[in-house]
Amino acid sequence: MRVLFRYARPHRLVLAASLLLVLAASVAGLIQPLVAQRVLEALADGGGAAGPIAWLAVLVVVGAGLTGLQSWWQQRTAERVVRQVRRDLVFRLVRLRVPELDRRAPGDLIARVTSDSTLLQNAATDGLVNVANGTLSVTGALVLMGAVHAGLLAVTLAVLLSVAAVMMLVLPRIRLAVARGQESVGAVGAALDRTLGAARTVKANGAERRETAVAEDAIDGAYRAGLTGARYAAWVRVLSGVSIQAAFLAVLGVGGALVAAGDLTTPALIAFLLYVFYLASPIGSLVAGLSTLQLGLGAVGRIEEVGRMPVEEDVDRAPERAAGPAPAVEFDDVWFSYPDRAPALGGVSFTAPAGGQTALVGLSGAGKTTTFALLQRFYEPAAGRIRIGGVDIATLDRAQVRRRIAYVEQDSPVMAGTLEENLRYAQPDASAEDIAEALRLTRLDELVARLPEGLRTPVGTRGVALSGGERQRLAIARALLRRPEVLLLDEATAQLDARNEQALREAVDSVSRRCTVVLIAHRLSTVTEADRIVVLEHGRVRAVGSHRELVASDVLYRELAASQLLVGEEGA
Ligand SMILES: Nc1ncnc2c1ncn2[C@@H]1O[C@H](COP(=O)(O)OP(=O)(O)OP(=O)(O)O)[C@@H](O)[C@H]1O
Repeated sequence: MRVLFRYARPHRLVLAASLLLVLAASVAGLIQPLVAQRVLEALADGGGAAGPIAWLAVLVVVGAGLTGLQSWWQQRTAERVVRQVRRDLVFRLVRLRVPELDRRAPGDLIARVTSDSTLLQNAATDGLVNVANGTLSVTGALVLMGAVHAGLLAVTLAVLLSVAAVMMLVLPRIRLAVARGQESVGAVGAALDRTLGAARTVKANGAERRETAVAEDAIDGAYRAGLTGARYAAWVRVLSGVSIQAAFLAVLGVGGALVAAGDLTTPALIAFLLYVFYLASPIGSLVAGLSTLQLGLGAVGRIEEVGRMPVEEDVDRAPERAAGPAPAVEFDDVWFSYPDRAPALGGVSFTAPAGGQTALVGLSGAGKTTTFALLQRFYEPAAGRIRIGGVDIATLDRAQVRRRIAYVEQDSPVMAGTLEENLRYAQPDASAEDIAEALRLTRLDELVARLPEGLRTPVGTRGVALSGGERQRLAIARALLRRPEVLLLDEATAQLDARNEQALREAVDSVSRRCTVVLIAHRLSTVTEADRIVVLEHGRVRAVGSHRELVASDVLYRELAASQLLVGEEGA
């Protein structure tokens, strides 16, 4: 409820005005029985009823007009609430910490923005207004009924309260069912994201049926939870209908007896019975409001959970200053483990001198990519220090660290959009000359010249309209446009043919005159010329040196080089 109020608070004036309108409409409704009583009394006295009937008409029209205005205000507020909820969610989701993103299914996170927020929207507006309106209108009607006849009021209250007690048992079950349903909707999103994200793998493995079954399980879960919720909602409706009918019969019985005994006039009984029927609407609104609140409360948990997920917050501390010339990158006894895993890095120390190329090599799983991830503060080391240009990156905020680095990932992701949009992603204000130079350096200029739409050519979802090599070169061109201090290339040349690899090596050579290049390569042919090669094994630095030195001194490196036919078995 606290969360609902938080989202409703900025709109409290409009919601209060909306409530006033509802109440005004209700008052118009409340007065109707009194006027009707006048009409009946006037007719019984044989007098003219034109005046009261005209009043009745005015009340009906005014009531309807106010209801329309109120509905518009309330819907508009509901839209604003959901917009705010979605904005808050998106703001946090794009800033989630990498370890959090590692363990969450994107589809489930998306469902919270698209689906859960809708339930909250109605609860924070319709739900609150309906409950407030229902409560006030019911109270108003009960007061007026008390004025007509206190004894009949007691009869009505006895009936209503016993039904309400049963209803209070049913309502929370709606919330539980909705929460379960929303979790299943999230699971549908997660399943679809997994399937569509690897659509070609699914088709190539003929796994459509299995993938469909996973999504269907989640869909069935949502269906079952939906049915449970609907069953309880139906019970609530039945109870609310029964409460009015039961109150009517009780009042008719007791009231009839009172009339027969001469303790009550017939017009008073009719007025009271009209109030009982009038109660149907505010009780309906109260019950609908309570149900909507339960729906919203079922979703609130999932929305609040996003609020508790850790996001990347920037520290506002003065960065440490470098004392004199320093290496471009320095790892100083760095330890790091992924959750529930053995250490991926166990005391890694190495430096990459400013300018020039440093290569990280080692068997698969040695910790090379992890080193890059720590350097960009995707994860925080458990111990040790990492410095860029002599400055401890823990004292810089993440944006500052990342501004100094350009990163070409192992699978060089390309985003949906045009070639130009992908290039400008790194540097939105890059000049046409800069773009042309980056294309030339990565030999993409030939491709662009061949394409009828040139740089405006769409690359398709995740760059499917490009070849693997083209995707990599595009990612490298993008990295070059950032004009970074340090360029990180992860397996950047793995998918290039010999001619393009040579071109790229030349590009990297010319880049390394502008900035420090740190690269990971399995193909040692790409790093034989590197100024410094760091050999990693099981999360530790095993050896450091030039290609020549390492071939002479390190068995693992020699084996790697031999397996790639760079040297003979005996290191010749
Ligand atoms: N997000 C993650 N969560 C848990 N464990 C991880 C994660 N990423 C990597 N690892 C594990 O950490 C270890 C180091 O992985 P890393 O990706 O750094 O190796 P690598 O040297 O880059 O390997 P490759 O050359 O195959 O890319 C591996 O054992 C890997 O299974």
